[in-house]
Amino acid sequence: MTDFVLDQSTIPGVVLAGGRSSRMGRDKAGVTLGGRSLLSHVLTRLAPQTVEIAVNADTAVGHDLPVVSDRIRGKAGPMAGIHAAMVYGAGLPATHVVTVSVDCPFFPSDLVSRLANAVSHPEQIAIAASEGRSHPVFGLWPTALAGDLQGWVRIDEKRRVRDFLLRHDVTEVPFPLHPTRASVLDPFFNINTPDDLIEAERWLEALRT
Ligand SMILES: Nc1nc2c(ncn2[C@@H]2O[C@H](COP(=O)(O)OP(=O)(O)OP(=O)(O)O)[C@@H](O)[C@H]2O)c(=O)[nH]1
Ligand SMILES: [Mg+2]
Repeated sequence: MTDFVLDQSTIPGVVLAGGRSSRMGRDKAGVTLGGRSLLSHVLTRLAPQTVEIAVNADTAVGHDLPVVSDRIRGKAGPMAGIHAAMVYGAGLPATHVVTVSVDCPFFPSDLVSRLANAVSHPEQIAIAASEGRSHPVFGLWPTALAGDLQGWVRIDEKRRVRDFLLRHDVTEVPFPLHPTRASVLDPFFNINTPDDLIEAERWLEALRT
């Protein structure tokens, strides 16, 4: 048993949209699914779950949202975006920040509450998982880890999210598959390529009742 309770109503969110979108060939945030941008889909899911939202990107994204750019230079990968999210959260100030990926429009509507309920002490990281696979860009991060992350990026050339997690206490939170009219959808289905976008259109249709 633990006495630590994280108040979900204090948690800000950051949409990670700072990658190169090289497999898609154009910025994934602006790619259209069901007539709306992927960023718009993700914001609709995240807004009811968080107290404030920022977008991690290189340039303005519209939607009247603050943009937090990477402080770690050179497109260092998702950990650079997670670092920017931690710094943003720390500045609000908030003790924790949640991150989601812009290319994942069907993520769970109880993501933040389930991650927040899973942490048992203030320094613990919570990461989403489905079908036995973890999805470390969907995480709840103590903002106090920003300094450790910045130092790690300097010494770890590969900068894999999984390697950063090995340095810390992490709890994985499994999420169920989502039944649809067609078949069961992994809520962390993510869109990397034009073919994935076609598949996402089919899932969107299957989710409509
Ligand atoms: N800030 C930041 N975010 C990144 C970086 N690389 C990837 N991401 C984000 O991490 C998440 C997962 O990355 P990917 O699915 O590989 O997306 P991507 O790197 O834009 O796409 P590819 O170029 O096709 O690999 C996405 O939300 C990306 O926006 C980076 O260098 N900086
Ligand atoms: Mg990538």
